[in-house]
Amino acid sequence: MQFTDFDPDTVCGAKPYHMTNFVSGEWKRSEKCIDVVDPTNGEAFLKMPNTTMEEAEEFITNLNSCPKSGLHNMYKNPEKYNMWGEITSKLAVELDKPEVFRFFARCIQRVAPKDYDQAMKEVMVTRAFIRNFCADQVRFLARSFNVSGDYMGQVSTGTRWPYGPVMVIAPFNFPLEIPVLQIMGALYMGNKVLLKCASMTSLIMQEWIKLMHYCGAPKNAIEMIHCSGCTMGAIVEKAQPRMLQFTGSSGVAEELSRITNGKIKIEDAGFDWKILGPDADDVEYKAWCADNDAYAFGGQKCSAQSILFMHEAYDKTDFLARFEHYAGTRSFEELSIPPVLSHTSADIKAHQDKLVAMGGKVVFGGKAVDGTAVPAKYGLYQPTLVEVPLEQALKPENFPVVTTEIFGPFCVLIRYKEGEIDKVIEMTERMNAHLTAAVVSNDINFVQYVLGHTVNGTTYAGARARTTGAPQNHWFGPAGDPRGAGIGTVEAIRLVWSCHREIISDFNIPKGWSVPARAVDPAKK
Ligand SMILES: NC(=O)c1ccc[n+]([C@@H]2O[C@H](COP(=O)([O-])OP(=O)(O)OC[C@H]3O[C@@H](n4cnc5c(N)ncnc54)[C@H](O)[C@@H]3O)[C@@H](O)[C@H]2O)c1
Repeated sequence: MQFTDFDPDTVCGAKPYHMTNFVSGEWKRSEKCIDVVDPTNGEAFLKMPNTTMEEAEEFITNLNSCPKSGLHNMYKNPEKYNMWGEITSKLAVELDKPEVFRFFARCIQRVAPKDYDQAMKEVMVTRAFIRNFCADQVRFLARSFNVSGDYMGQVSTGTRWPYGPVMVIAPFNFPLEIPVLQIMGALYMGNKVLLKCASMTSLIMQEWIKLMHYCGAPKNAIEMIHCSGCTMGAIVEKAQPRMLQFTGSSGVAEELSRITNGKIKIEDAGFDWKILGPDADDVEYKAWCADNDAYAFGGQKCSAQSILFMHEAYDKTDFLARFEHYAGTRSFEELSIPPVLSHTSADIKAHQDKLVAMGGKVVFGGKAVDGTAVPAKYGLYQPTLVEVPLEQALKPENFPVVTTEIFGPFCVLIRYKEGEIDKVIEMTERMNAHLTAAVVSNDINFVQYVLGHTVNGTTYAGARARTTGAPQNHWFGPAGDPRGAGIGTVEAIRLVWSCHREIISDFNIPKGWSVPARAVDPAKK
């Protein structure tokens, strides 16, 4: 690969790769580094800079050298909109090359193990997004609108304005797609970006930034730091970016919200629900879809189906048997049961035991997968479905446990009877995370009732509804929180990466102008 010396096919414990920060226009090592292990066998195959606060000063100074008016806007360096359009066109050409496409899919597989199908789809979505912003599309993205004024010479213009110095903090699970879609949006809108990705997977964006440079990206627009989460927290506190876009868990989101005084846009935890409605047909498709939503990439998607509400009509079908069948086709060998990077198998089992203790039962799965070299700090668990009775789940002492996000191949099943949909809706109302949801039914009255009483940001409706998939062509993000971010679309970029600035042009003082008379209260005349 011309733009890099990294080879995802040969890197291993015997031949580790040294990662570098990108700062002040150069790739630099830090004084200390930490080992990143291959999640499939525990070999220390990457050396990641463990950047200290002292070393981080350079990043903070560089970030804050960017004014609030950004690197470009419609009055300053407007040619940069074209420049980013050109760079994006070149990136699209590169991603069309099979070897570059595969390079990124393989890089993803090495640090966030998923089967090739899942890894390839991540690159596909990234490529489709890139294709959407070639040529003039970047300047169209930042388009303004005009409203005529009260008299000749006056026009108001609603512009999209950059924030200037901004940060992106990204999670491990979509190590290419999430940060690429966010940083490119930030750069298109004229911001200067400091990027930090999850330590386990930040290699991927290092490689992407090399590709950006190869395609002509200026070296002052984005810097990348590899460091621990807690060092990054201290950097955020010290640098006080004008805007921070965070994607990750809700606890960290709340902490960052506090230290940025709310200058944050959040994509946080997903506890995503799916409701199977009263029309229990097309069971084969729905069972296949349920397996995919719950267990693809081992359930490590923020959009994964965490809880499945099943109408009693499905009891007369073989839906659960077919769901179990599809889950049973998964294996560690093809990485369709991949290592779980944020829970151990013991953590998952402990959570399962709590559900069983409240009257739940394991429908399928429920055991760790043994006999592999996956390090003990990661989990490896069978695709698991645990049924909990609705009445138990609604109890205040049980509800928080039932609705805890397990970022692994773990799904809760709740059966409900005809006439009990309001109890299901009560559960969705009491949840804190409102990311994705699915109302699986072609009963229009049922679907509209559920849609009308719920809030999730990305909601799929209809017999073919899913919870995962999140392509670039529709909005993806939570609802019901003013800090909620979006990703992927024109609207998402405009909302997250620019603010509204109204410029009222008023150029024409008429000849012979005189001071207007002041109005007086007619009652006092
Ligand atoms: N809503 C979405 O679009 C979306 C997408 C993907 C993942 N997620 C969520 O992300 C979580 C899994 O990802 P994760 O394990 O990488 O999340 P995480 O919160 O542990 O880490 C996310 C990022 O924050 C950094 N970080 C951790 N502590 C920090 C601190 N104190 N200050 C600054 N940065 C800090 C991490 O290094 C990482 O880069 C799940 O909860 C999942 O639902 C949400």
